Amino acid sequence: MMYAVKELFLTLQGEGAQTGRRAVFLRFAGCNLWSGREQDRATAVCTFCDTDFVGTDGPGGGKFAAPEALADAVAACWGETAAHRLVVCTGGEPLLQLDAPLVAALHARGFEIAIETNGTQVPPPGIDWICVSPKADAPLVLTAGSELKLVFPQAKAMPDRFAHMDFQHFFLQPMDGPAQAENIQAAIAYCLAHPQWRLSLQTHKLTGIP
Ligand SMILES: C[S@@+](CC[C@H](N)C(=O)[O-])C[C@H]1O[C@@H](n2cnc3c(N)ncnc32)[C@H](O)[C@@H]1O
Ligand SMILES: Nc1nc2[nH]cc(C(=O)O)c2c(=O)[nH]1
Ligand code: SF4
Ligand SMILES: [Mg+2]
Repeated sequence: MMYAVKELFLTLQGEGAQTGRRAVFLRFAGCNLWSGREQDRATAVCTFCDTDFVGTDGPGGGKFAAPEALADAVAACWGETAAHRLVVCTGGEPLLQLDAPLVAALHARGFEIAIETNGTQVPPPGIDWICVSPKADAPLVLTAGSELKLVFPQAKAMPDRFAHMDFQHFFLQPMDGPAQAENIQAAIAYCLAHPQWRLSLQTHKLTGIP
């Protein structure tokens, strides 16, 4: 397996239940719900993406020919500390590339492995933290995990469709974009009326870290 990585960086997890935790972000290139080209955005399944995941030209990005080489790059990005190692695999859609050999290579270097996924692909076994973020009417195959983090509001994916699923945490994350201020207010109102759901703000954007 050749891995195409957009970027690799050290930061704090900005979203969800692990907010504030030191993590290496491994951003894979490519997604199954949008090409990443602006001219295709309006006709994509997922139309509100806030991320550039095209190509392998970001900081720490590149093509990695073997799982050991990519896991070594993740470990180098983390640094020497042995404890509390966390890698967040994201993208793009990480489950188009994350496979069992890479899971094993990351575990061998002491990492807890988290993913941010749109929930349309079956994961390899052994991932430690699964965050599913459903998109519009894209068919969901991952209906259990650690947290469900729904970008809100989405006309074709309102919270009641997911509330019965098998997740430890349920978050609404206001959609960033031109209507962000209204979306934050709408998410607050929803959480006040539906206590199963908590608010997830994108704290890295508030603080200006990556
Ligand atoms: C860029 S996605 C990559 C991972 C995966 N493809 C997914 O969609 O979950 C990372 C996270 O950012 C969220 N996200 C993307 N665009 C957003 C936006 N405009 N506002 C708020 N959250 C957004 C996604 O829902 C997901 O939870
Ligand atoms: N700090 C920080 N936290 C994040 N949590 C999820 C992110 C993502 O793009 O998947 C992200 C990101 O891009 N930066
Ligand atoms: S599924 Fe994730 S990576 Fe793909 S376009 Fe949507 S938010 Fe972006
Ligand atoms: Mg992001």
